[in-house]
Amino acid sequence: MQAIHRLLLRRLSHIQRNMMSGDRKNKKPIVMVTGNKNKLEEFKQILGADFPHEVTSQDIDLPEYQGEPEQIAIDKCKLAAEKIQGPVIIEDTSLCFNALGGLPGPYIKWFLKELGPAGLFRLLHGFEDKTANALCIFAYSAGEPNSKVELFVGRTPGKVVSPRGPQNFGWDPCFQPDGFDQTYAEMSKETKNRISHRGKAVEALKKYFMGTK
Ligand SMILES: O=c1[nH]c(=O)c2ncn([C@@H]3O[C@H](COP(=O)(O)OP(=O)(O)OP(=O)(O)O)[C@@H](O)[C@H]3O)c2[nH]1
Ligand SMILES: [Mg+2]
Repeated sequence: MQAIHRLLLRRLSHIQRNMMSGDRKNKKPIVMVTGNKNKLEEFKQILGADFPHEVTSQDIDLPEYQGEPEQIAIDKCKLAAEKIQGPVIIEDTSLCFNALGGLPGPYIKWFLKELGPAGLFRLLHGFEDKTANALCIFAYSAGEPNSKVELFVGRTPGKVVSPRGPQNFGWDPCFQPDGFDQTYAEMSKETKNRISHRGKAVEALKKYFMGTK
């Protein structure tokens, strides 16, 4: 009896595996459109190997839109889908300082470029409140002109500190997430990905594609 059971289970998982690889072959790959190699690397690490779609990437410099983060992600995703003519994922990241009413928010790229992590910390000189939120929004479109854009949001609260740790990714050295005494830059990639704004947003995206939303 147990032997039949085991045989049936083996057959079932074989059929499942074939269906999965069939799925992967029949579907167009989803293209992650980003000009930021650090983002792409983290995205791939968090996505893992069991994602049920083939995901490729293209380095296209999409415009930096203005407005609310959700609307920016929608506009960016629609433009990416138009350029790729197929399924796409994009991501937009904000760093929101509570003392500044949420700014720089989606404009953090330009603030970082001009001020660097040390300058971002100095921006809050004179404010007692150093708290901030790292916000990541992934947007997916199936790539048809009228496809609905799906959003996946991740937010990690923390505070802005004087930079500590390697300077190889953006504002990582000056953001210390709540509950940790290390900055994003000081912690291991595994720890950052587990608790980060991006980690949470990718987990939401994975749930959607794995059908357990
Ligand atoms: O220390 C960091 N840790 C992170 O986890 C992180 N994620 C994004 N960023 C930076 O924040 C700005 C977002 O702007 P952004 O979303 O428009 O990205 P981008 O223009 O670099 O790429 P993309 O828009 O082509 O995808 C850019 O300066 C990014 O380098 C991060 N910095
Ligand atoms: Mg950008």
